[in-house]
Amino acid sequence: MTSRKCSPSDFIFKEELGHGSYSTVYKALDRRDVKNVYAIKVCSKQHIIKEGKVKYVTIEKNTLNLLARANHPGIVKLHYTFHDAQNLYFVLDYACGGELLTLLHKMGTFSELWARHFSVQLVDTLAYIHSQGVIHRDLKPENVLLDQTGRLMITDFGAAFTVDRAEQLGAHCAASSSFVGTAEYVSPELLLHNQCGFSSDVWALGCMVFQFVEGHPPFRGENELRTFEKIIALDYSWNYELHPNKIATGKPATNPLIVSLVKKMLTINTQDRISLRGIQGSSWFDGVDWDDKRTIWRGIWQLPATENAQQQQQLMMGQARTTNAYHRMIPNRQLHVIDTPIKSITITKQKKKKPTKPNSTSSIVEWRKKLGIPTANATVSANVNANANTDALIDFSNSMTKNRSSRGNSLVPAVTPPATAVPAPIQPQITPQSINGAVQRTQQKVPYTNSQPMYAPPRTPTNQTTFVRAERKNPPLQGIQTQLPEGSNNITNKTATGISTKVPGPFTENIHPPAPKVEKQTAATKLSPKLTTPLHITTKNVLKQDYIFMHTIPYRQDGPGMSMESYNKIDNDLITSLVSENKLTLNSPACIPALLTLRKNGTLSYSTGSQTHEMVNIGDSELSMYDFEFDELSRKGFLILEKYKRKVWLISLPSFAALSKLSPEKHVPSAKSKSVVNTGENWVDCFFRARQLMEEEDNTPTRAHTSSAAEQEITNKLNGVSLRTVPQSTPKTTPKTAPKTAPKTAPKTAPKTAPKAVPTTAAAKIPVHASKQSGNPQPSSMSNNSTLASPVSTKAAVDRAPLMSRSSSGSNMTPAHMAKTRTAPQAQIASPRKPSQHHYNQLPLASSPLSPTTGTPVGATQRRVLSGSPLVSQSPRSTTRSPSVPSRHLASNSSGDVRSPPPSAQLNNKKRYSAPKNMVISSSRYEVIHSLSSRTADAQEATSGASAAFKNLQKKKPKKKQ
Ligand SMILES: Nc1ncnc2c1ncn2[C@@H]1O[C@H](COP(=O)(O)OP(=O)(O)OP(=O)(O)O)[C@@H](O)[C@H]1O
Repeated sequence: MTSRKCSPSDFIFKEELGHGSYSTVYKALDRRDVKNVYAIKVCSKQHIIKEGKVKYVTIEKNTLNLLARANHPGIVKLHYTFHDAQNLYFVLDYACGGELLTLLHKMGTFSELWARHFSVQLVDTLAYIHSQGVIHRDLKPENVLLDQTGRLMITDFGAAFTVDRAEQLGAHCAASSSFVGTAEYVSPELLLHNQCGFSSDVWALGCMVFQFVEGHPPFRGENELRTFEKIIALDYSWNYELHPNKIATGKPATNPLIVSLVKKMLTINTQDRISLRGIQGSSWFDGVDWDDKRTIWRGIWQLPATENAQQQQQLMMGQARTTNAYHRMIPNRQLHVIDTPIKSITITKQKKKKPTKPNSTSSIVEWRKKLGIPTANATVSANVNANANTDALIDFSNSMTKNRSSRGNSLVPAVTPPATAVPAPIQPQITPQSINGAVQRTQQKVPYTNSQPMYAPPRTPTNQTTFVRAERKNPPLQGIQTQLPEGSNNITNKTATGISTKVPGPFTENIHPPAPKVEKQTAATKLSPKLTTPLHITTKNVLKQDYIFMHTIPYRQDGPGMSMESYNKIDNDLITSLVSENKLTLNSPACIPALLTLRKNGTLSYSTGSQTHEMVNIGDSELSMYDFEFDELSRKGFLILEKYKRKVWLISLPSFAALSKLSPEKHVPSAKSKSVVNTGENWVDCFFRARQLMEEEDNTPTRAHTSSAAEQEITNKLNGVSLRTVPQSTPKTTPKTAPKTAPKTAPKTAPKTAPKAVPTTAAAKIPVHASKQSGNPQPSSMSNNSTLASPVSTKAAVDRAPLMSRSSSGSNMTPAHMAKTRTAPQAQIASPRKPSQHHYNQLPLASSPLSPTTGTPVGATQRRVLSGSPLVSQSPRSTTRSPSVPSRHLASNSSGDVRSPPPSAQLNNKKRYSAPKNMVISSSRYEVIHSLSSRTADAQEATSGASAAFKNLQKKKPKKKQ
């Protein structure tokens, strides 16, 4: 390893590849040799300190450094790290093939050949990672990237844990009290015993193998609690498992060898779970020479054509189906629950599947009791925080490290597949204008090349419907300032939060956002002159006002769409169905923008012409919000508001082109515009701010002082920032120091974006009573005869939707405090095979130099550069806490209805809107971790939300049944 000083000016930054919770990733070329293409992860120092991400950045850097040594092809390699005044930089292998999840969603399922090939690569990589004492802890298809040949690379080591040699013998480390990982892949030992070890990665691997074959992870509930429940109960099933009826339907059976292997991986008891070595020896991998790295590490696009033919056929079939079924293009995991009342979390007991399992129980109450989830004062394990000391900042001062080595001696020539081999992922832009276009994009041909057989014959093509997942949402980070170096013709992209993202001059040719396409026939062309701001809408006390498309779906008792029988809560399937069933209406050119207005007292209304429709009060206890790929920057997706069993509002955004026609300035309405108010802040933030304003009725000077003190603390930290190295494997770190950085710096009550300009007292005086202020005018509309009635659409096309399945959901709710740390049981040691560095060094370069002009390879994620837009999207990943109606008032009764809060609850605004302390809803594990770790020891127990509901249930439960 050599060292040299690097700086951002050594690279030509190209387009943005995406955002993480604390970083922005750019494609970049090495100035000295532009054939060397990298992905540079840029982390704003200010942001990572402020948001308490230091430990994750530290872990990631240390782990990547450790793992980079052997040049294992299955790991995204860290080439350099350096920093400047604003940012930390990780120079990584560029994975131009995008995320494995994207490819999987495009395919629907992988053929057995591909599933096996990817599994082999994963096992080989995991064996190496474990041999280095590293547990990944967040394995999932999103964290697996693909290079240009279709070879996988594991990334995202921010949650990794490094076990020192002594601990390796024990094979298990105790996890912290924080939730680590992603709900669907989290291991039962973490849920039950708050422990995770090498075998936890095996569990996640089992989930992934299942997902490769079935198209979805094995455990998925309507929310994360249900997911956990299923995990504990081992409640999963194969769609295509060998079954007489399945055969009768012509569906192919899943290879029993896969079923058997996955079963061994998905074993509750870690002692019984198969080890990596056991996996390598399993029958499914018969014929695999684990020492033949060259064969193992062929990319899928390098596999023989004869064997790829089946996958090709599957892909094409999937595309044909996709063309005919728009709803299949909607991803099955993108509904992000922003805020949902407890009533939406169905608490039901599940039938025990395998009651004999010692740790499994189908009762969520029972297992939550075992977990001791309401415990607020969970301690942080020293072990887990061994390399996660928040007090220790990363040493980037001497870290112009160069991990680069000669991975480029390719024995297998890298085959860059034709750029047209697989169409770029479709990005369903659920705006009326986009639907046709998105469908058209699926009609592309899929040529394959190559020869020679490999592995066992693939199974016959399935008839399984293919999902095509939209591009992963990569919203601009809220509060992040990744300001690349000055001195070059930086383009400043103003964001809504006032944050600017500066990119250096060389970006210029690429960084310009694509000019907003002017639709030939946009909704705006249908604008009526009445659509100028209605005069009766004054901007006084208006928190935000902007043009939107509004679609409403009233609830009807007699169905068939959102009927009593079919609908309990919004979930991904329901939304997907509603969108797909009503696509004609959503696509109707008759849709015209309405002006949505949010007042500081929380009332929400929209106006069309002179008509104003009162919707709901944002503090309404029966209001839930969902983010379905809603992105204000790219104008995609829906923000969904749901008044429980009353009405659903789907809010989408007119294109910039359409908006420009609305305002005389011919620009996107700005805050200065007379016609709209505060377009600079996104809707979700404003909703929370409105709620916050109501919450902070009794905001005292003491609290204000606390807040400013916290801000001062951040400033002080930044001023005196000291970057020093965290020893890689320091086994014992003072546990309690870890979470302290974040919580102290983040005022609990203040929303991130809450502008100081809004006096909290102004709105605080406004009483919030759901019954009085919700302004829900729809009881009558509930009996309307249409499933979808769009008040802003002249064409209320109504599709009588069949009842939707709600078997899966992408909702992301995480119960907070997991179990207290217990003694780690002995567990299986992952096969500590000595890494075969020789082999890996001989392998073709994973991210071998690419021509900057090379087209997007097969499977590459298509990303769009949208910087420069005057708006920034909300941060749907931002942690949101569950709302706040005391659960006792919202527990479902036996009929499934929700009782209204009693008057006392309605009057108690503070109690009602205070976020429960042990409930976090988030789509980002970092947010979850941060939120959990930021809780202070004196955090109160939840008085509302799901956690409190469970607690109540526990209390009520007779002892003998517990
Ligand atoms: N080496 C890489 N090559 C290509 N794209 C990358 C690379 N690393 C990250 N990306 C893309 O950039 C985006 C952000 O990645 P990053 O690792 O910062 O965050 P994340 O892991 O997705 O999110 P989080 O940090 O919140 O878990 C992702 O969509 C990822 O696909």
